[in-house]
Amino acid sequence: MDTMLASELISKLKFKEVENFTDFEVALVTQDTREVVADSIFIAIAGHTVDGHAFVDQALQSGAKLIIAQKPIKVGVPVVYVENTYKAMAILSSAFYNYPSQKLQVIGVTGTNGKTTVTHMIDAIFRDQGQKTGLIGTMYRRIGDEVLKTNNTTPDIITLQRTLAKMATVNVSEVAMEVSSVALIQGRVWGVDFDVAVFTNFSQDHLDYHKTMANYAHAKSLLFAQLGNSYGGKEKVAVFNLDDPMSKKFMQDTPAQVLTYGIDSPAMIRAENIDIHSQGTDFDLVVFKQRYHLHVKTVGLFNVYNLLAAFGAAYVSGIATEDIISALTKFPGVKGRLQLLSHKQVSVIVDYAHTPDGLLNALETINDFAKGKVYCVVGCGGDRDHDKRPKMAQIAVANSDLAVFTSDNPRTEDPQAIIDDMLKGVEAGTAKVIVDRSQAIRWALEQAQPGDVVLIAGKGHEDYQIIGKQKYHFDDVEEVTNYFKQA
Ligand SMILES: CC(=O)N[C@H]1[C@@H](OP(=O)(O)OP(=O)(O)OC[C@H]2O[C@@H](n3ccc(=O)[nH]c3=O)[C@H](O)[C@@H]2O)O[C@H](CO)[C@@H](O)[C@@H]1O[C@H](C)C(=O)N[C@@H](C)C(=O)N[C@H](CCC(=O)O)C(=O)O
Ligand SMILES: Nc1ncnc2c1ncn2[C@@H]1O[C@H](COP(=O)(O)OP(=O)(O)OP(=O)(O)O)[C@@H](O)[C@H]1O
Ligand SMILES: N[C@H](CCC[C@H](N)C(=O)O)C(=O)O
Ligand SMILES: [Mg+2]
Repeated sequence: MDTMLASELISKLKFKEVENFTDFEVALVTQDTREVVADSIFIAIAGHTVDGHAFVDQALQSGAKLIIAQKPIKVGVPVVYVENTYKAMAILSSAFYNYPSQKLQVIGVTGTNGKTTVTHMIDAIFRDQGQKTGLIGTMYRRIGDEVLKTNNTTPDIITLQRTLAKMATVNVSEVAMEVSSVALIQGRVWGVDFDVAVFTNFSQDHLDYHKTMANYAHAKSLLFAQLGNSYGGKEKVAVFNLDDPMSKKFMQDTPAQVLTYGIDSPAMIRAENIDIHSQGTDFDLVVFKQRYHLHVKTVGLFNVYNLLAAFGAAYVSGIATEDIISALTKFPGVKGRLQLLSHKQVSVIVDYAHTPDGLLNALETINDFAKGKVYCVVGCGGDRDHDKRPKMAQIAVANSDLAVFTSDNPRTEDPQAIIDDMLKGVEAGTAKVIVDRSQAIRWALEQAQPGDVVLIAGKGHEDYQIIGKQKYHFDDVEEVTNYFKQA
C-alpha cells in the first residue's frame, strides 16, 4: 500500500481543531490500543463499555503519533479534536485504505433472520461464475479461499475497510456482507459504497440494544437510505421481500431502484407451487412472468425466501437467470442452519434459530416432515434481549412434543435466571429444564426413538459457549456425533 501523510489524511476532516501538529507518514489508523504500532493514528472512541480517551497513554507507549479525540485530553503528541470520533473513524479509515468499496461490487444484506444464509447463497452464485469473492458476516470474513476470524457480524469500520482493501488488492470482484442493525446505528458501514442492498425480513431481536421495535426498524432502514443518491454513476438497486410489511416503509427510504421478491404478493420475482420435503424443496421460480422449475437441497419455506433474495441480488448484478438457477440448485446449505445429522433413524437438526421468528420457522419446517415426535432443545443468550425469552419458550413448547430448556451463551448472567425468564412464557411443568447444555442434548437424544426429530436450536455453527467472560469450546454438532458414536 502507498504510504500516506497524516496531513493528507486529516485534511479529510473538514471541521476540527488541531493542537501541535507535525507531519509524519501514517503506518496505521486504529481505535484499539492493542493494535497500535509505531507511527499510528489512534482514534479515541467513547464506547458502550469503556472510554477510549482513557487509553490514550497506552496508545502513546505503543507508538501512536497523533490522537483523534472528541473530549479534552492532556498528551505530549498532536491532537485533532472533532465533534464525533465515530464519524472521524469512518472518514479516515475509508481514505487511509483508498476507498476500497468503490472498486468492488458490494452487496449488503440486512434483516432479522437469513443474512448469513443469503450472503452464502450470493457468494455461491458468483463463485459458480468463476469469480473471486469476498464474504463478511457472523461466521467469518472470507477473502477468496482465505478465512479470517471475526468478532462481530458486521466488523467495526476500520476492520471493514481494511478487509475490503485486502479484497480489492487480491482481485476480488464481488463482496456479500451482512449488515446488522447495531452496525447501522454505530456507523460501522458509514462511507461504504453499496451497489445492492437486500432486505430479508423483520421481526423481534436485539431489543436490549434498540429498546423499541420502531428504533430497530429505523436502524435497518438506514442501509436503504445509504444506498447511493447520485443517479448516472454506478446503478444502485434495493431488493425487497414484498411479503414483509416493513418493505413498504424501507422502499420509501431509498433513492435506489427497487426489485421485489415474494411468495404471497405480486412481486417481480416469485416462488410458486412450493413442495417442501425432508431432502430438499421443489418450486417454480417466476421471473417477470418467465417460469423455471427448481429442485434445491435446502429445506423450509424460509429458505425459499432466502433463495429468492439471493436470486434478486445476483439478477440485478447482471448474472443470467439460468446461471443463477444452476448455482442455487447445487447450494449445499450453511453450517448450523437446519443441519441434519442422523443415526438409527433418529434425525437431529442443529439450527441457529435464536429469535422467536427463527425458532417458529425452524419448528414449522420440521413439523412438516417429522414422522414421530419432535424434541426441541433451546436456550436464550445472556446479556441479550430479555423480552424474546418467554416468547421463544412459548414457541418451543407449542410446536414440539417436548421442549428442553437449557443454556445458550449465558455470558455474565446467571444461567438459571435466563431459564426463569423463559419459564414465564409457559405453563408450569410443560417444559423440562436441564441447565447444562451438554446434558440437555444428551437427555433429549436418549429419549428419541426411530422416526423422532431432535431440534437443537440457538448456536448453529458456534464452536464455543460463553459463560461469564470466558469462552469455552462447545459445539452442538460435536455433542451429537460423540453421542452417536457410543449409542
Ligand atoms: C454493544 C456493542 O455493540 N459493542 C461493540 C462496540 O464495543 P464497545 O462500544 O463496548 O467498545 P468498548 O469496549 O467500550 O471500547 C471503546 C473503545 O476503547 C478501545 N479500547 C478498549 C480497551 C483497550 O484496552 N484499548 C482500547 O483501545 C476499543 O477499541 C474501542 O475503540 O464496538 C466493538 C468494536 O466495533 C464491538 O466489537 C462491540 O461489539 C460487541 C462485542 C457486541 O457484543 N456487539 C453486539 C451487540 C453486536 O454488535 N451485534 C451485531 C449483531 C449480531 C447479529 O444479530 O447478527 C453484530 O454486528 O455483531
Ligand atoms: N428468511 C428467514 N426467515 C425466518 N427465519 C430464518 C430465515 N432464514 C433463516 N432463518 C432462521 O434463522 C436462523 C439464523 O439464520 P441466519 O444465520 O441465516 O440469520 P442471520 O440473519 O445471519 O442471523 P444473525 O442475526 O445471528 O446474524 C436459521 O438457523 C433459521 O432457523
Ligand atoms: N448475533 C446474535 C447471535 C445470537 C446467538 C446466540 N447463540 C446468543 O448467543 O444469543 C447476537 O449476538 O445477538
Ligand atoms: Mg448472521
